[in-house]
Amino acid sequence: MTRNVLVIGLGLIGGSIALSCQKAPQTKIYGYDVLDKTRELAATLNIVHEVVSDVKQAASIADVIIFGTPVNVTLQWMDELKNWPLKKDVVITDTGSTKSLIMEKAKELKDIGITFIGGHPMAGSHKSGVTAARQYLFENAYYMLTPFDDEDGRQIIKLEQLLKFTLAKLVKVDAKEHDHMTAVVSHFPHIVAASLVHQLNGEKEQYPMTALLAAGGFRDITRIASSNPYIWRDITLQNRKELLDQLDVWQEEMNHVRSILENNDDQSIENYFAVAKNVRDQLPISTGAFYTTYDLYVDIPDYPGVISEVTGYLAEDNISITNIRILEAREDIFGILVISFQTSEIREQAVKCLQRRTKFEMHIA
Ligand SMILES: NC(=O)c1ccc[n+]([C@@H]2O[C@H](COP(=O)([O-])OP(=O)(O)OC[C@H]3O[C@@H](n4cnc5c(N)ncnc54)[C@H](O)[C@@H]3O)[C@@H](O)[C@H]2O)c1
Ligand SMILES: O=C(O)C(=O)CC1(C(=O)O)C=CC(O)C=C1
Repeated sequence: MTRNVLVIGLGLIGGSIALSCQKAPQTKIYGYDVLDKTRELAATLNIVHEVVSDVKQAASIADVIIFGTPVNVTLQWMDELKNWPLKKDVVITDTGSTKSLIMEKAKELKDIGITFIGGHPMAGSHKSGVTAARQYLFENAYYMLTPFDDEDGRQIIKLEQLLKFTLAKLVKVDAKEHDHMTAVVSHFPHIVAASLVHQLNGEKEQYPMTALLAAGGFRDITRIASSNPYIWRDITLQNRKELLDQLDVWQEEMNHVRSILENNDDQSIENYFAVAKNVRDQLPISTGAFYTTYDLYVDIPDYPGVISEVTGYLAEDNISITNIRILEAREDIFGILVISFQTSEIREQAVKCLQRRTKFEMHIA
């Protein structure tokens, strides 16, 4: 019997889950997104088996529904689907970065007999949208589920049997504990990254050269400041209380740093870095298959051999690529070749190399 899965929200996370769940046997993946352009791209890129525009109709035949939407949008959909004609034993889940408010709303669904099991894969990217979706995004990452304590075990197994195709490590956690832990390792760091960028921006009048000097260190610690602001607005608002607590902890930490600096306390300063290095070096940071890549979009004309021409030029300059794919390849229009590099410096070399040898238009997403 075919299992029907509906993914609502086909961006980075929804699209990636859809791609990995396509590997599940006898499973048909339907996908819906509010944006026409995203639905079109999802169809072109085969993100799902079938893109739908009537979400309610697709939900009525779904065995599993997965939300890949911003967390506040998910709350709205959860309200709306209370009135939908759903299958009796449908399992609904989400992928949102926050869980307490979502699970509070899930109680309302539970009261009318609808199963909702919260979900959150701990892998992602600062990139967003359907074109950033990757089949192996969640491989080896932790994927947290927040079922109610008295949830029907068969419903949990049904969801796990689908999500195992993400190749993630599925773990069950309490929703409140989830929000505390993710505030520490994910949400608060996003605020810190954004604040460092604001701090740099404050320099631009008096010391405009500062930005030019931002090298590996600044880039590494602020990568996540390039994330989608709408997604992070909703996460921050939903996890506001935990974030306010983290802000207190951080301010206390900064007061400590201030005092050892003011006291010129060389031993304490060295210790401060030594302890952090020791803890950081031993962190069991989960290794997803997704690493940061730097993409270059090259508009290529439609003639045979054009791809090997591009890769040939790069090879001649000894520039290695980590991935290559064609985004759009319809007759009579330019195709877009997306070439990924491991660092922005290598991508810069590639731009110069191709500018020297071709007239192709290029841009960086
Ligand atoms: N970005 C990450 O690293 C990451 C990691 C884990 C979990 N998450 C969570 O995953 C969810 C999706 O985030 P993302 O990074 O994929 O964002 P994204 O912007 O890439 O994708 C969100 C998608 O939802 C669609 N959408 C917005 N409103 C909609 C609506 N009303 N109906 C249907 N579709 C709608 C958007 O058009 C977009 O395609 C969020 O809840 C986020 O907290 C994000
Ligand atoms: O790697 C990134 O860019 C991410 O921000 C991924 C990240 C995180 O590690 O904070 C972001 C949000 C999540 O809900 C899970 C993972």
